[in-house]
Amino acid sequence: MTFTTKAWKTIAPIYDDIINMPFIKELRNGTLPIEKFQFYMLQDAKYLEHFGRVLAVIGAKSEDNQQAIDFFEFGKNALIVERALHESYFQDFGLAQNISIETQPVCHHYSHFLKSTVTFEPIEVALAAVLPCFWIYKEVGDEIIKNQSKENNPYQKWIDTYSGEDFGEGVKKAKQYVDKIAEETTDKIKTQMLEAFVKASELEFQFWNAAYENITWNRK
Ligand SMILES: Cc1ncc(C[n+]2csc(CCO)c2C)c(N)n1
Repeated sequence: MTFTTKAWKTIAPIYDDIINMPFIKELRNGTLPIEKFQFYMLQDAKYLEHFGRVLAVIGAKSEDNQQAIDFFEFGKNALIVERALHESYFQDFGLAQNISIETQPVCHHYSHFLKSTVTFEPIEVALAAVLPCFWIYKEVGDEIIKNQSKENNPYQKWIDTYSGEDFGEGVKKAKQYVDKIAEETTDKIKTQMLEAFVKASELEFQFWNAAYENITWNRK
């Protein structure tokens, strides 16, 4: 069994919870309260600043030049394509472009988990840690498109970004790199890869949940 097949089987219960969580259900039918989406967008803008750099470091550490090029490209896209999405959403939803955003606990943890993994763990583990960001978004995008119940969904742009062909191609490449590197590594590192994959998947759930439940540093 390939690493990615095993990894997806392992996170099946997490993915199931994601698909059934209120944030995703309400995003799909367009009823998600705007302030919850704003929380998500603002935190995601922060997350992407970190994530783009994490992908670039994976590129820098890649032995294979094509892998390096692809990860530089993913990193660049994280910063450029996603910024365009954010800018248009900031406009659509009346958010100021230049407000300073405080990174809230889940986004803080997820961003720094990825940064420390790419810095202190073997590259195999870092590759596995970033894969859920691609893969879960692709699956969620596709699932929403399949089961969409409302026309004129205010969140349509978001949905289209993650169910599009271009994005699908990137996800396929990322999965192939992870499977190739898993085949060439030790069992010990494969175990660490799986742990990182599961943790990142868990954090994808928590990221949306934090937006829905308004989880902040506020101590009250
Ligand atoms: C918390 C969080 N996780 C994943 C993504 C999705 N995503 C962001 S950048 C990128 C790859 C770009 O080349 C992908 C798939 C997100 N937006 N926010």
